Amino acid sequence: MEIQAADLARWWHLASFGQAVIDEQGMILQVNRTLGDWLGAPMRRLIDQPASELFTPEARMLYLGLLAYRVAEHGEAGEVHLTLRVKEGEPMPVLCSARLILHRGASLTLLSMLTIARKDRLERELLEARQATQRALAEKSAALAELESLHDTLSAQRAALEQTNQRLGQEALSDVLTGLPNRRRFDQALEAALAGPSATFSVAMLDIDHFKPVNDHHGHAAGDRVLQRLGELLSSQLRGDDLAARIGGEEFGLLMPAASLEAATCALERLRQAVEARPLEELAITLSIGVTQYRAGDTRETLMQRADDALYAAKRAGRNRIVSD
Ligand SMILES: Nc1nc2c(ncn2[C@@H]2O[C@H](COP(=O)(O)OP(=O)(O)OP(=O)(O)O)[C@@H](O)[C@H]2O)c(=O)[nH]1
Repeated sequence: MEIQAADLARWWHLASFGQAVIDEQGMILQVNRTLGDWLGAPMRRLIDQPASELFTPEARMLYLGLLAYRVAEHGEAGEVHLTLRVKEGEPMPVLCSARLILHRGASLTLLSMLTIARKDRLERELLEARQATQRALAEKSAALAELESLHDTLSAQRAALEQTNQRLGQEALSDVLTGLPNRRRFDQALEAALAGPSATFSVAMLDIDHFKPVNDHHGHAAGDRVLQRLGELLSSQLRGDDLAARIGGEEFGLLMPAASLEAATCALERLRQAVEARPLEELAITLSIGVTQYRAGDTRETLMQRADDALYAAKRAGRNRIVSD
């Protein structure tokens, strides 16, 4: 098949490239229809216009500074990303190549443009996706930081709560005035001793003699201080595993693990003598003490009852003494 020059001239307009021929002054000599269609302008309106006017102001700099410059220097330039100005439409991104053509003594430039709207859109979408990912990552780390700070606050609150619980627990088992274990703690310790493996332990009840006159003559506050001093004395005089508790009023209970009745009586006698020998708050104080040892079948009640009975026997017998049962 023979192809005529006229055919080629027609096909120049049908090319999927936008094409323009530019003279040495940078003015458009000819454009193909494809380019005219893209720009929404009749071909004749484009002719004799500066080629740089085809592009958006930003792309114009690139066209003149890079593409036109390279063509002038090297005779050709390839794949420069430019943007066409479209009449009443969105600017159109194109990939532009150009080459110098010598024509009848003149140096013309053949400009070919390939639309890259799809590539451009994909790149924009990719950029947007990347920015969205970065935003999501930033939000995630902010959320994580917030979570960590919440976790810290929660841990601190939990620790404070545990401390409060511990304090409350201790307070619930302590006597406020003397700081000694209270009746409830004493009962718990007694139950534990009864449930424990050792069949040898002793329990004592201890009461200040004639305490009422102390209060009556020296005041309730002085009475309180005597109780506090006695509490300190009990703590310092007794063995490490002995438990001294304030049972109520001026009455104290002692649990002496692993102590036979004889050993317990001996220790209590030393305590009685120590109290008798050392005035508390400059007041001479004596103690009456009832002591008993665990017997098979004992319960907390039977043990306490025997110790109590022994205490009252000591009172009846003239006070300032120990009665053992
Ligand atoms: N200051 C003070 N006094 C208390 C406290 N608890 C009880 N008492 C006092 O202890 C005294 C106990 O008196 P009584 O039960 O008559 O016994 P007592 O005077 O010690 O006489 P005997 O026990 O028979 O030797 C009362 O005056 C109570 O008010 C307290 O926490 N502080």
